[in-house]
Amino acid sequence: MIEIHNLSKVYNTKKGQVKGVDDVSISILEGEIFGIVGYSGAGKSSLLRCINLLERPTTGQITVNGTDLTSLKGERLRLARLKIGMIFQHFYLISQKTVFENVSFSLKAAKFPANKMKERVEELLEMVGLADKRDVYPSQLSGGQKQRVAIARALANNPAVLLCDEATSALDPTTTKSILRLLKKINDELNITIVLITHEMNVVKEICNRMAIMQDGRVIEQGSVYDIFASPETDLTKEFIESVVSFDVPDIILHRCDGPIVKVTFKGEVAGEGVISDTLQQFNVKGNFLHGSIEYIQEMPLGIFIMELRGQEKEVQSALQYIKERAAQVEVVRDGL
Ligand SMILES: Nc1ncnc2c1ncn2[C@@H]1O[C@H](COP(=O)(O)OP(=O)(O)OP(=O)(O)O)[C@@H](O)[C@H]1O
Repeated sequence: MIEIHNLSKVYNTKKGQVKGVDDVSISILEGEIFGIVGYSGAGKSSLLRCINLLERPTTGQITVNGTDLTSLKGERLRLARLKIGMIFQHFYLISQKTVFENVSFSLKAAKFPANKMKERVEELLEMVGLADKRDVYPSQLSGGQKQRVAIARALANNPAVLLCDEATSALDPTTTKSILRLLKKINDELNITIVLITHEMNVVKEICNRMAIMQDGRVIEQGSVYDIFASPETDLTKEFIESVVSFDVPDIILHRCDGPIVKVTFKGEVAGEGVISDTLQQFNVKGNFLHGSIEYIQEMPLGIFIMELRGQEKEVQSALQYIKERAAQVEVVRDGL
């Protein structure tokens, strides 16, 4: 659906060249919600703006639905861009225009038939849950409502793709959830491919199917959100995951443990608790649970438990081996003292 090939974006500044995006390649599938995560300055906005050519890539290629956007100019580029909607952190509504006029503005720009305008705007406002706000000005709306207007405007010309630039970063957690639910509904009902950039891992965990992590302009890890949460490879990815799923065991608790401490990860339908209780029954070891949770990512369970295993070394090793054969992953966090 969206193919990003060896894309780089270099900015020429007074202090010299700055590489915003450095040789990035990503394939985004039709109908998926793809998240791009990174700290400030990682290159997320530069990459997103290259997808609809708001920024022209310095090198590389962007293909959307088989059309190489980088080869287009003028009217052909403008028409291709109509099929790529975009929303922003700060909404960018026109303050002198009502909600209705903000949405119809997009349709007028695309020469939408005037006699069908009212019906189309009302349909869009219904979709985003703002049918009763059509004659209100943006200053009379909450942040979440403003973002809903921006979403209606972005969907006006039936785009195939919706780009979201930190769309929930200015919103409180409850409003964030409601906007994410709306994006998911749009994705499900209209089959629009969504690409979102964010520095908040909970946003990705909530609605994305796949994701990429960016640092210094480069993609350092990409894959399904579930697999990345289950087996992060880089320290930065681990850091992002720990911002939503923390497995820190306080030092004072660790000092009280003298057996090996293991982190056991169970994926999907494997019943983690069952494997652990079997282990404790079959071997002469005691399990001291220090931390545990089952996260649901795309409605699939991911169980992570941290526990101390106590007993004679041979028994502990056999128990560990038994768990390893049944769990997705076992990591010895600390050897026995
Ligand atoms: N128009 C520009 N001119 C010069 N340098 C730029 C420009 N836009 C971005 N950069 C630089 O490119 C790098 C990537 O910035 P970018 O805004 O894409 O990152 P980001 O991950 O989106 O961060 P943020 O969330 O803070 O916007 C940074 O070093 C930034 O200073």
